[in-house]
Amino acid sequence: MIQRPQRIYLVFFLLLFMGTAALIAFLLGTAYVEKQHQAEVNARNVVAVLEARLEATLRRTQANLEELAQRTPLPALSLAARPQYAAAMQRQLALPARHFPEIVGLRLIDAEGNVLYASDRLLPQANVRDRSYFIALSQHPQLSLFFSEVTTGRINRSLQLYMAVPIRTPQGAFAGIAMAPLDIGYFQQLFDGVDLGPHGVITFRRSDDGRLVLRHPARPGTVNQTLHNNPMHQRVEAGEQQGVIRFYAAIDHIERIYAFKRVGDFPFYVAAGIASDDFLAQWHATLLGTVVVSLLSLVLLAWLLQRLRRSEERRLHASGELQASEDRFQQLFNSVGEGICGMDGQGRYLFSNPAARHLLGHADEAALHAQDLPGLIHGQQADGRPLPPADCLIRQAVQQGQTVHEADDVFTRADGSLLAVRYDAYPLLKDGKNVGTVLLFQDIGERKRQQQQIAFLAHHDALTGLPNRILAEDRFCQLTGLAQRHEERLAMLFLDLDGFKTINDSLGHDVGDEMLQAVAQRLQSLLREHDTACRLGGDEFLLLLPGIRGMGGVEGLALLIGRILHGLEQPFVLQHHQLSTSASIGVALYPDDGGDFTTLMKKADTAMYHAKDAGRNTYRLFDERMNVEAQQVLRLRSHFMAALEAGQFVLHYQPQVRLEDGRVLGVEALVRWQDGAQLIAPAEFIPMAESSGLIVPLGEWVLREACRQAVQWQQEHDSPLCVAVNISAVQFKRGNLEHTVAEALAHSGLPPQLLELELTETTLLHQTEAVLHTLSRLSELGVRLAIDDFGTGYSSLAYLKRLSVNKLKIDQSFIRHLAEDADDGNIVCAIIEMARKLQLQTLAEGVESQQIAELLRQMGCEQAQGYHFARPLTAAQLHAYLQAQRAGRPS
Ligand SMILES: Nc1nc2c(ncn2[C@@H]2O[C@H](COP(=O)(O)O[C@H]3[C@@H](O)[C@H](n4cnc5c(=O)[nH]c(N)nc54)O[C@@H]3COP(=O)(O)O)[C@@H](O)[C@H]2O)c(=O)[nH]1
Repeated sequence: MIQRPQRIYLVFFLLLFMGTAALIAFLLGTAYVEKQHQAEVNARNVVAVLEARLEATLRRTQANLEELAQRTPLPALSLAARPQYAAAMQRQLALPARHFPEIVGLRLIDAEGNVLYASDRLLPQANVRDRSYFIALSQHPQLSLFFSEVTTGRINRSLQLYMAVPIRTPQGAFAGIAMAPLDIGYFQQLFDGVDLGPHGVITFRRSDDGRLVLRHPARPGTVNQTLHNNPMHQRVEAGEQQGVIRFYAAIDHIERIYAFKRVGDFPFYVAAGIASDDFLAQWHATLLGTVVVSLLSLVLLAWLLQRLRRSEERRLHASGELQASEDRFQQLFNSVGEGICGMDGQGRYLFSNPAARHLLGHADEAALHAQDLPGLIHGQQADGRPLPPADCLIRQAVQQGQTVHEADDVFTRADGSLLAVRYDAYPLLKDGKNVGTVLLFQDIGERKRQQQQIAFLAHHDALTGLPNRILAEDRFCQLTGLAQRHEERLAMLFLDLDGFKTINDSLGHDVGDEMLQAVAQRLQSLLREHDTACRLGGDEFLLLLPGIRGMGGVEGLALLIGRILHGLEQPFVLQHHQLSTSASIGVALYPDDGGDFTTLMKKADTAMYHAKDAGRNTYRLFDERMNVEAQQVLRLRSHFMAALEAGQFVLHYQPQVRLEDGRVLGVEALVRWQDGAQLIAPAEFIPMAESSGLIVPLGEWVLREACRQAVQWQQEHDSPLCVAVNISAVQFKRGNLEHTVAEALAHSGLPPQLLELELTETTLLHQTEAVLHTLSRLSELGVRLAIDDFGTGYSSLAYLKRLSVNKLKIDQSFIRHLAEDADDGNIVCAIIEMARKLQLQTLAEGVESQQIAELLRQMGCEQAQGYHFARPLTAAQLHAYLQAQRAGRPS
């Protein structure tokens, strides 16, 4: 599709082209007509001159011949009289023949055709009876003049045209002829003097039959040729005396303009033809030149127009781009979130974008015009005091043409409120000259608030708002600096809530969070003004108490700690729950126990564990022995890891017996650490393994090994033996228990119903939905579940119903004194009864005597485990034990 500017150029170009072509055509046409007219005039002029000359020549010759005919005495016209008249007639003939060069000679011929007298040399006995003029004139008495065809003269062999007049007697009888041969060469010379161009032609013809007398230039074989269908001759034949005609000559196929004219009343006409190519040669050259120049001009014009069009297109494109750029700029200017204001060299308002007016609260832009902008928006400081004009960086930028980069300050809004901004000021340039200032600013109020928030969160605990460990360390440095200067002591208290996990797990995290917030508030209320309470995470707090010496040393500190412990003991009311808690506190002193934050915190932490061990809700001051113990624990931990990797753990198996018949139904797998010759009991490393998380890989190994061993027994003894494995609460929390169990079963090939997992009540109490889910998935696997140490925790009956538990293992603390303690008996009876109703199996742990075994059997307990039947045995020992039992003998 042609674009509009291109179309305009095309139309313009075509109009110009047509106009130029029309003008050239007109000029060339005019020139053509002019040339043709000129040629006609030339031809006419030539013909007129030639006709005049020819007519004069013929007329003169005719007059001479007629005079000769009249003067010639008739008697002289006989052969007989010739001698008599020869001399006189010779003189008479000689005179005119001498004066007229066109005449070859004059001759007198008698009625028999004998040439009697001649002005020139005469052939002897010449007779012209056969000549056309003699025949015509002798036979046609009415003829008074006759011209012959062009003939070659018999004497001088030149071309001649015989002109003859008759001599008649007074009675009209034919007596002879006076004749003059006209020299064609004479006429030829006449024609030769005329220049009609390279292809010009002059013809001299008879008007009756068109026979050619003379042609210039001569063309051999054409003389005496008649004409047929020649348009010029047709016009002569039609009686035209003279005229002009243009046609192609049949003889040479050249187009000419011919002017023709009859020669007086003689039977001749003369024609001058100028070839079109000759008279138009210049016109053709002009035409060619004009066409070439025109074409070149047109090409040049087209090129120029093309360039013009391109340049116009470029201009339009550039102008479009400029407009688009302008629009983009305007759009950007209007939509940018940053405020932009312009002012002149005196700081007077010039322009602003919508964001600037919005941020500054000026709805009406017209009201801003010519106002002093620095004074209007930058007249106040952040605290509300006036900003002296000398301190206004914007005014300085305006006055001194300076640039301001990223200055943070406040601007005054239209309603007088302050707006926190970051602004830049740049000189406003026009043609390289500074004509004012552009101010760019953005609202940084929100950013500032966020930065403050981030800064706060970086140093505070998000939940309680208390300083965090980073700020605690910072405060510690400040306080120890002060303590150094005043030779004071500083106490660092590591406080851990007692039983917080139970509250969190049983009542939910919302209540737990509220509890922590309440504890934080209470701690702050219990502390002195210059004390610092921080939250380290979870239920751990760190308290920094300076000025210990001033408060009476450790005794004073003990009083303060006592107040804190007492204060925390007071119930909290949270979400309709009245909750009680307590705290265990470890204390480390600066500079007594260390000079740096980390050392003191570790020591306070260690001391806190001792407070926990001491029964909780109390505090312990750090002493070096604690450190030694802590070191031992650390060493044990790394030792344990190495042992796990080295495969130093073994399983012992304690039989579980059916009380009814003493038959071994299963075994409990109990892990031991074979540390060289020393066999370490689980009570010494399981707590550490649980606290360090190492119980997870250890538990996996126990499961795999127990399953493997159970399969081996199955193969050795043909009867199924259930293996019970203890599962720690940590394994529930951190390990992928279902996966581990499924893998152990799959790897060993043990049927799931021969694996029993022993879970403590505490595990079930602390875990909630997650535990239920895991248990139901384990139950789906087909493994059995037993609750270990039953009776020591707080299992609710609802729990037992919901869980797919198969067995309750009654804790050995109830069994040990069963025979003597009635309470224990009642408890055990109640457990057995409850289990029966819930269709759960019962197993009594720690059965050490036959008496107790019998009592339990009577109470309805189904199974028992204890030293009475067997201590935990190695695999080999158990193998022997089982064989012995099968054989009916005690091992
Ligand atoms: N998570 C895991 N815990 C395990 C694993 N192996 C053991 N344990 C736990 O360690 C606790 C101590 O076990 P252990 O020292 O082996 O003591 C067991 C028995 O030897 C002991 N017992 C058995 N009968 C009697 C008895 O008649 N008198 C008496 N004084 N003690 C006896 O009781 C322990 C078995 O108790 P329980 O597990 O509750 O059935 C132990 O509590 C295990 O939980 C392990 O692989 N993973």
